[in-house]
Amino acid sequence: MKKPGKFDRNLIVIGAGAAGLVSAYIAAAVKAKVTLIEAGKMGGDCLNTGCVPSKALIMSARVAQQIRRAGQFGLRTVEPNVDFPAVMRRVHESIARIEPHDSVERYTDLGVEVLRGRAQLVDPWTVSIALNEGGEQTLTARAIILATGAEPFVPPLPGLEEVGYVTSETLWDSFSRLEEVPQRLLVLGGGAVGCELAQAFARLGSQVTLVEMTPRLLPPEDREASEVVERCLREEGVRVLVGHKAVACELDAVSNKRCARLDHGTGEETLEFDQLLCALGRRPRLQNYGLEELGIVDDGKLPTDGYLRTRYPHILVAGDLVGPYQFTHMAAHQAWYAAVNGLFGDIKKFRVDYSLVPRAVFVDPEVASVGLIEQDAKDKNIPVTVTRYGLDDLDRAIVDGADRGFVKVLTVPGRDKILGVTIVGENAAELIAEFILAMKHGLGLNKLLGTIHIYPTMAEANKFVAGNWKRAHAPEKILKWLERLHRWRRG
Ligand SMILES: Cc1cc2nc3c(=O)[nH]c(=O)nc-3n(C[C@H](O)[C@H](O)[C@H](O)COP(=O)(O)OP(=O)(O)OC[C@H]3O[C@@H](n4cnc5c(N)ncnc54)[C@H](O)[C@@H]3O)c2cc1C
Ligand SMILES: NC(=O)c1ccc[n+]([C@@H]2O[C@H](COP(=O)([O-])OP(=O)(O)OC[C@H]3O[C@@H](n4cnc5c(N)ncnc54)[C@H](O)[C@@H]3O)[C@@H](O)[C@H]2O)c1
Repeated sequence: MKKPGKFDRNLIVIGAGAAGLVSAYIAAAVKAKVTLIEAGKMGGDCLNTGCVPSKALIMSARVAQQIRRAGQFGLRTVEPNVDFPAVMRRVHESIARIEPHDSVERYTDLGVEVLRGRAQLVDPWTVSIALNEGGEQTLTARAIILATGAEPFVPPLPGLEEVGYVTSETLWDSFSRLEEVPQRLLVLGGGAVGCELAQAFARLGSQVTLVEMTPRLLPPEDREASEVVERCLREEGVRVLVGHKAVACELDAVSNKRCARLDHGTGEETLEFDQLLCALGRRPRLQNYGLEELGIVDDGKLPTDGYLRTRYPHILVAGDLVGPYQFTHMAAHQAWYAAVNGLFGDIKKFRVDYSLVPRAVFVDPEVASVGLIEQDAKDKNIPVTVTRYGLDDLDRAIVDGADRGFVKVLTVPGRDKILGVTIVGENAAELIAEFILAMKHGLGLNKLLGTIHIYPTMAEANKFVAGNWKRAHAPEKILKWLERLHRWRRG
């Protein structure tokens, strides 16, 4: 394994999802000779099986729900007439419209060489590509970025293969073949995928049961946010079973009935379903392309340093493959570090900044957060002041019938320094942008309060939570003194 004296490329990027596309783009922008290799579809999970199809489906479901809610706005209520094949066609049309953003043509124009095929690391500097159109190509590179993503985790549940299931990867094609929305849908996993899709399918007419083994939905989120989501899902007819763990599945060969067995601590419940969605997390793609053979993956682990370098400093990683956050915007964030450290790390390298990672779960109402969560502050004994503003008080939320949710801000006690924000509400993922910017640039709640917000908007909630904080931190001594001054001036 001698390091070559000369290389074919400055950089080879394996995987053309969010992480790989952005890495290759950055390398081309600084005039490196870069090859991007993709075995499957350009755009990876986000475009083809993740963010894009799920948000398109959520939009159809939202419209169905608006129709159902018409009575609340003085219109005659009707039950939406869901044309499920048309809904799924719209999902695929949305993907098709966005596809050009991630296409071979676009990246070729940007100066990236794109090869369609399966990459395999032969030695630390050499990649062989089994080309999709046939044949093989071998290239050496001075740096390599692994951006091969993750895939749905399917647990070894007895009977699961026999009953059949879909995952976020197979659902979009599999359900496109259905004439009607699945009648009884069982969703395993109450994380982001499970909650978003459970609500969407319930709104489109499925009888949905959502099963989560921990005591609450969306375990990493604010506890009160989980409660709001659970309440809203129940109100919309989703059967939510928290504290229930799927332990086995059964197929009755005679009646063709499919069941899941759920353990709830004190016993088991058996549940019948027509379709089963496995949404139990995503695990990194580590196997069958040379990582184990080179010792990059050791005992199923992929050790990296703060610069996204593997045990070979010129082989770097980005995106879902490495985590710890599996978001498209995180993949893009890491891609910058991987590309810059890969190309210039011997001159100057940059440690990845994980200090401010925003996220959102696109249930309705949305849950968006950035920085510290109240529960984490308690668990880690971090002292915080919690300030809250309920959307049931906000003029725009009331007129729009969007008054469910809250804005919660955690600050350093006695100081105007924001540590974390959770927003639950319509368009929370948009509303939180103001706080992300404020936190990034060290602006406190006083600055937010001193900023004019348009009336009547949902964004006023950000100002009003700052107002609540200000009132709670009013300078009592000065106010007492002013009261005396005014009394004296009245004579
Ligand atoms: C249902 C769902 C909804 C989601 N919604 C959101 C959301 O709203 N917002 C958000 O931020 N995130 C969301 N995500 C997460 C987001 O999709 C991922 O975090 C993101 O796509 C990860 O990008 P990546 O580049 O790391 O990996 P991927 O997109 O998985 O790309 C990896 C690519 O590598 C290719 N590959 C693998 N091995 C090889 C090989 N040996 N040779 C060549 N190519 C190879 C694969 O074919 C794949 O295209 C969602 C995920 C799911 C499942
Ligand atoms: N809006 C977004 O940004 C978005 C949307 C979807 C997915 N994603 C990303 O995709 C990744 C995967 O999402 P996910 O929801 O599949 O995974 P997840 O890890 O977030 O949730 C899986 C859930 O399944 C539960 N679980 C595990 N085994 C179980 C069992 N046997 N029975 C019942 N429950 C069980 C876990 O407790 C967990 O809450 C996440 O990390 C997320 O970052 C992001």
